[in-house]
Amino acid sequence: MEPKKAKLVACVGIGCLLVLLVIVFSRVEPSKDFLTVAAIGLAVVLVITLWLLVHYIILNRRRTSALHRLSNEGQELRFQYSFFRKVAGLPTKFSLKELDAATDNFQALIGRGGSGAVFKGILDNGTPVAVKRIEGAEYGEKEFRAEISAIASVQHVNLVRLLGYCLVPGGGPCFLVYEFIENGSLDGWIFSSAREHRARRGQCLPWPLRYQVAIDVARALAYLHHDCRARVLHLDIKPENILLDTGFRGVVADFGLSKLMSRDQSRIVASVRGTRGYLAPEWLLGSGISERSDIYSYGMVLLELVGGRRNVRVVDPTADAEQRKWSYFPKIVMEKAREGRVMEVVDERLERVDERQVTTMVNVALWCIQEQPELRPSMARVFDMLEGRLAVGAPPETEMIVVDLLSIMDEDQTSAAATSSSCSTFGPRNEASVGGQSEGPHATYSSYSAMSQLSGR
Ligand SMILES: Nc1ncnc2c1ncn2[C@@H]1O[C@H](COP(=O)(O)OP(=O)(O)OP(=O)(O)O)[C@@H](O)[C@H]1O
Repeated sequence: MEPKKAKLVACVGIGCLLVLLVIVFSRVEPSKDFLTVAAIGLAVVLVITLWLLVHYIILNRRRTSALHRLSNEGQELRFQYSFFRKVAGLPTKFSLKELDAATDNFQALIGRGGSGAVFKGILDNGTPVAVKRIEGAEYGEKEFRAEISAIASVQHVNLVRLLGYCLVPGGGPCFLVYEFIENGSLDGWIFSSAREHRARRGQCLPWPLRYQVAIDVARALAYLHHDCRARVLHLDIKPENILLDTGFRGVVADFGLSKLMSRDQSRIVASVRGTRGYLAPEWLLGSGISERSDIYSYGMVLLELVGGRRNVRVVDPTADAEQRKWSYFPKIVMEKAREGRVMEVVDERLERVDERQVTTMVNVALWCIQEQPELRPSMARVFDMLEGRLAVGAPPETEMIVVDLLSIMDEDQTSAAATSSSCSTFGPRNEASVGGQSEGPHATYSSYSAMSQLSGR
């Protein structure tokens, strides 16, 4: 019997007992028979009531101890769960209040990207963090989930750690909480046009650190491509997404556009994503992408590390849009490398540059930016080449259809040329690359010739 029912029956029993007693004592002279019946009745009611009371007490005690045990087990489970989350490095769910407190009401802006603003903060336990507030409508829940699931499943010293996230119910903003990487992004250390670069009075990253960063990023990408259960494609490798820690080691960040690819797939079809200037030709040709598309973007970054300049730059910023000429650094590098004058493309601000390393880095970059994805070396090979364990042969001539020049054309032209796929993050992110100084005329192309080269394929 349930404790509630037992309690009810016990109350009814006690009530009957009281009624019987009232009847007995209200009689002036009760007969002997009446007294006998009343005594038996009283005894029966008393026994039943006592039995029910005892039953109730026992049941209640059992229920209390069961509840206690369950709550203990729950606590234990919760403890184990949070312990395993910590051990596995899974991100924590933060409340908006906690993030408000950590960032002092989103005061210290570190930077701004296509998807939102990044603020510095300090968690309760003293950990410095970078909190990314996602604002862009095109960075939807899908990208948010992609970033969390891709980065939560990978752990590497050269990949930024996602410490937590926050989703505000009712369609409010969402936040990603990363470990804070002290020295900001690579662009601020190599491009003189970057705001951060000017802020640190033109200090630029010395050659040995540039070479080290190239190795760090190669190691991180090799891990993503080869050592994870499902292959992780980053799909937005560029200097803005390479952060430098206190020791100026490279840390790859921003997994908002990443995709998982199973080991038995050789390529996948996806809508155009990534950043102008770093997009592999296969994106625009619609032939499917793979980890080789990351390798192309990586090659582009290597060239920018060597030259300390953007790969695509306007030669005559004052000319009309239609007359404007562009300088395409990869083409310049390829020609100089062929002539054996590779040192001429090195960032002029650099001192004590190791020529052997420059040659290696340039050759690796030229292999990585081959138009045919199959010709590009795997990231594991790239890593070995940079570390000197594998010889780098002379890269083959590549036609270098200047797909990147499409990036400097206006949005409408671009989307018309680049298949009908949606270009969610194909926004004007690289405008900083436009408006630099002149290069030699041999490396200039008009945007129209680039267009015709591409469409001629
Ligand atoms: N974990 C971090 N630690 C320190 N600084 C960071 C961190 N994450 C981002 N930043 C800074 O904030 C800037 C903006 O980052 P964010 O990832 O939003 O933009 P992005 O990569 O430039 O653009 P997009 O998101 O469009 O690719 C970075 O360039 C970097 O300087």
